[in-house]
Amino acid sequence: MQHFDLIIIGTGSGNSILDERFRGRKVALIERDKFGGTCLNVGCIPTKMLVYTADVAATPSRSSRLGVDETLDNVRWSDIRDRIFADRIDQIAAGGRDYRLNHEDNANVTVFEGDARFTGPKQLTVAPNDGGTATTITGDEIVLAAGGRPSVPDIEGLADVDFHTSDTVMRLERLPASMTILGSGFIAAEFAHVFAALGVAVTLVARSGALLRAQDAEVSERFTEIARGSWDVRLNTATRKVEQYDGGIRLHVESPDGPGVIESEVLLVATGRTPNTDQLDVAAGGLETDEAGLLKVDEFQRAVVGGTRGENGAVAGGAVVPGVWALGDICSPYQLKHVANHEQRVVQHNLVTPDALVASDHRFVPHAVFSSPQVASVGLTEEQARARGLEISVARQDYGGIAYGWAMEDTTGFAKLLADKNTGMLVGAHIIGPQASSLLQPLIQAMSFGQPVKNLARGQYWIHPSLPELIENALLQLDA
Ligand SMILES: Cc1cc2nc3c(=O)[nH]c(=O)nc-3n(C[C@H](O)[C@H](O)[C@H](O)COP(=O)(O)OP(=O)(O)OC[C@H]3O[C@@H](n4cnc5c(N)ncnc54)[C@H](O)[C@@H]3O)c2cc1C
Ligand SMILES: NC(=O)c1ccc[n+]([C@@H]2O[C@H](COP(=O)([O-])OP(=O)(O)OC[C@H]3O[C@@H](n4cnc5c(N)ncnc54)[C@H](O)[C@@H]3O)[C@@H](O)[C@H]2O)c1
Repeated sequence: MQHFDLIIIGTGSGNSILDERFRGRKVALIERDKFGGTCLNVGCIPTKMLVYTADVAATPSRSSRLGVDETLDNVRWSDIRDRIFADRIDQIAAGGRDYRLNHEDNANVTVFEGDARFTGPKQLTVAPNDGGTATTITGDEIVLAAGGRPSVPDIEGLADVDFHTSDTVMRLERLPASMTILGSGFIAAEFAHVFAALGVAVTLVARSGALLRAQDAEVSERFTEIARGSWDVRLNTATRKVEQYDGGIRLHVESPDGPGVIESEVLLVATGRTPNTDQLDVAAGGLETDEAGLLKVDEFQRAVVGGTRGENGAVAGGAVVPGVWALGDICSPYQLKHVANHEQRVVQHNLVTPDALVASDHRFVPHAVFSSPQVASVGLTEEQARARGLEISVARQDYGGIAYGWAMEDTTGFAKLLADKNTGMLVGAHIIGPQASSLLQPLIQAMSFGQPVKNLARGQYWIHPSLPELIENALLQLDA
């Protein structure tokens, strides 16, 4: 049995822990798939490369309102796919692997390419990808950075058909004529835009009456309205049975209109993600998960047993499991790359500086949905702020009310800001429309650094006539 000072499971954000400060330690790095994890290989980066391409492909459909008539002549799917994967992503993943396996910087690092699972406290068995003999290893410290995977709902017949998830749909051999997307969250919204813009007839099947339901209600409502004008959106629709037929996949659904059938060439299942704690058998390692399967960690990213999850995402009141740490999707309810990276830096610091632990900062975690339109958000929704009994001022500024919005002829986008009247501080910001993710950043900054609304609005210049005037005008409406 080999013993290590440090074992890291997963090469997503976990791979960034190892720098020169770890050169004196004997390290095991375990990965069962491609180096770089979800974000690089099947997540943020390839999807956003596709979204940008889709934005360009969608331009002709929007240009005539400006008096410019354009046409989309052709979409070369295999060129798009290969530009993203063969020319970029796969090379970065291979480079990352080669660096850890062969570079002198990593002489202290043993890479295990295989599937790890706990066989005891601080003890793991790794079944190698090449089918060879499993190795058992132990470590003084273990970092779980093993992420999650697409969850597949228990629907009759689904397991027997050739459905896709976000792991596979970006590498399709050819563009299908039609695609059904099951789900109405982040992944469904982004891929509906991507494939519809590239010419695929997209049907989106949502269980509830709105898309992006976790957003502020006004944003979700506006997004749903716009989506219904762009894609075939089936709301309040339950999927009862799935089957393969000659032309593709058939869904038997039930909606307020009664039972029905949806047929398409390709089915994409986008119904959330499951943390990989079960596959790692964390219980055998003496570790505990919550009801969602997330590993329990405290604010310092230390594994704990017992305790309860607080509003900041960390578990309070648990007993620390010494030497076991976790970061990212395996323990984080946020499931976002910038959160995984933040937690990675916290774990890295705490491994190097055990006498001066730092806590993760989950106060103002933003997110963006890169669909059409974009949605970006930080802090509380109006519903959450009111439920907390906060005395809030609410501002709503349309893109159509600022000069750059006139230039864009935007008629649907808006920014909605919420401020606490008692503190003068922003408590939430929600934007739906072009460049929402970029427009949100100064508001994240203001909230993170405690800058009051009044100071933010009038303590600086706002470039005229730029898109950020959307934010300036919204701030000026706030009574806080
Ligand atoms: C389609 C899609 C789009 C996304 N877009 C965005 C976005 O735009 N912005 C954003 O912030 N977030 C986005 N995310 C979320 C983001 O990708 C994740 O939050 C982030 O990648 C999590 O990083 P991680 O290091 O925790 O886990 P991962 O990156 O998943 O890394 C875990 C690694 O552990 C390995 N592993 C797992 N189990 C084992 C085992 N038993 N043995 C050995 N190895 C194992 C896996 O192979 C994997 O390489 C997206 C996700 C998806 C699916
Ligand atoms: N831009 C980004 O930051 C980005 C992009 C993609 C994914 N992600 C991350 O990945 C995570 C997973 O994305 P996602 O879209 O799969 O999850 P999600 O939680 O955003 O949405 C899941 C959707 O599936 C639906 N659903 C669940 N079970 C169902 C069932 N049995 N039948 C029909 N519908 C069902 C839910 O109602 C919901 O609409 C997100 O939570 C997000 O954190 C982030």
